[in-house]
Amino acid sequence: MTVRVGVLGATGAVGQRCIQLLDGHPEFELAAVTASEDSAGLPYSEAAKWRVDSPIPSEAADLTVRATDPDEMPDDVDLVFSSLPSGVAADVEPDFAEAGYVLSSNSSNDRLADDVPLVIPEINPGHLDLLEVQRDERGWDGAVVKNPNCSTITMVPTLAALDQFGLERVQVSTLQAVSGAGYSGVSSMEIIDNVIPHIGGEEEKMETESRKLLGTFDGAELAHHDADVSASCNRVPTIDGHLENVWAETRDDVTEAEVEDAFRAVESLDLPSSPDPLVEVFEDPSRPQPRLDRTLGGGMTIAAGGVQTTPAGIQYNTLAHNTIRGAAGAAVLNGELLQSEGWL
Ligand SMILES: NC(=O)C1=CN([C@@H]2O[C@H](COP(=O)(O)OP(=O)(O)OC[C@H]3O[C@@H](n4cnc5c(N)ncnc54)[C@H](OP(=O)(O)O)[C@@H]3O)[C@@H](O)[C@H]2O)C=CC1
Ligand SMILES: N[C@@H](CC(=O)OP(=O)(O)O)C(=O)O
Repeated sequence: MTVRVGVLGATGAVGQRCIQLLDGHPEFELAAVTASEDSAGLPYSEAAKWRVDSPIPSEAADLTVRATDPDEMPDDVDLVFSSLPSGVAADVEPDFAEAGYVLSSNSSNDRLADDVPLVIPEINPGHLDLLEVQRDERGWDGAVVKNPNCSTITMVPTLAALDQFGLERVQVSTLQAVSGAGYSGVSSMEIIDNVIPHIGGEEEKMETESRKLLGTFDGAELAHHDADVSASCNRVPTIDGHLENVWAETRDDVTEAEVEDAFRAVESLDLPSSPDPLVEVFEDPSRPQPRLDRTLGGGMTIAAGGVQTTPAGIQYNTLAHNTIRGAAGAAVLNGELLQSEGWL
């Protein structure tokens, strides 16, 4: 069955990635694109300043951009991807859900809400059942599912693998690509020949979202994981791909080989966008690197390497493509999970 989909914020950096990933998708057919009032009424090819590294898909180019309003959405759209600025999303996503649309959203608003599933399909697919609580509490026919922040999603699959040894404490330092700030987010004069040791709100997102993702849902309430997570976030002059240095302390003693085996054992899913393997483990301690490894698995693979045991815990490096696995690809994969679990 083909699912007709819409993209909110389709002209933006993440929206364009979403349009790229939907081109030729085996289950989803693009039916509608929206943006701000400035873009509404224009052909998508004119409204979107196309900056993705493949030609603009013809199925999108000729669509007329709609205003971001549920009344403007075709009735036969089954699934809506949202990549709006979070302030805008906070206003309009509930309107879409109330109007009966199921949303897979990138935006950071409501990621920590008690009745909003925050999902990485290979890690916590069961949290999707929180939608029953959401529909009961909000009276929606539609629904809202979130994918996590791009830096959070880069480290959580490996932390989930370590949890079998009793995950107690995590410290992480990030090296985040400029695309994470959006096309005009960081000026060239700020970032060339430089590193900026602060990204507003990012550290708190990594610390809180990771504990929700690793938490346990009992069918009624979601208990967040009790590990201490502490993050330090840095912007570096790479284009795409967030690299992270992680130190994790576990209850049990573990060897480097056990850690690598645990990473390799994280299972992918039988969904079109889930890569196999999910976690690619490098023996070469100089990998993964953003330029060399960010497109593994179509940008959906989590790469890890440099595993060593230290007095501060297990140390390793992890990398993911921030606008694919960290944003648009994560939303598309959540859409595939919603479809396979019968929520559409
Ligand atoms: N960049 C990244 O790596 C990641 C981004 N995200 C999140 O995804 C979301 C989008 O980010 P990004 O693509 O970088 O942002 P952009 O600024 O590039 O794009 C924003 C999109 O929203 C539209 N828009 C802006 N204001 C309004 C409005 N008032 N009403 C309707 N539509 C509006 C824009 O339309 P128009 O073109 O007409 O202005 C555009 O389509 C954000 O919430 C961000 O935090 C999540 C993870 C990673
Ligand atoms: N803050 C991230 C990108 C982002 O937009 O994150 P979020 O989805 O949590 O707003 C970065 O700078 O790389």
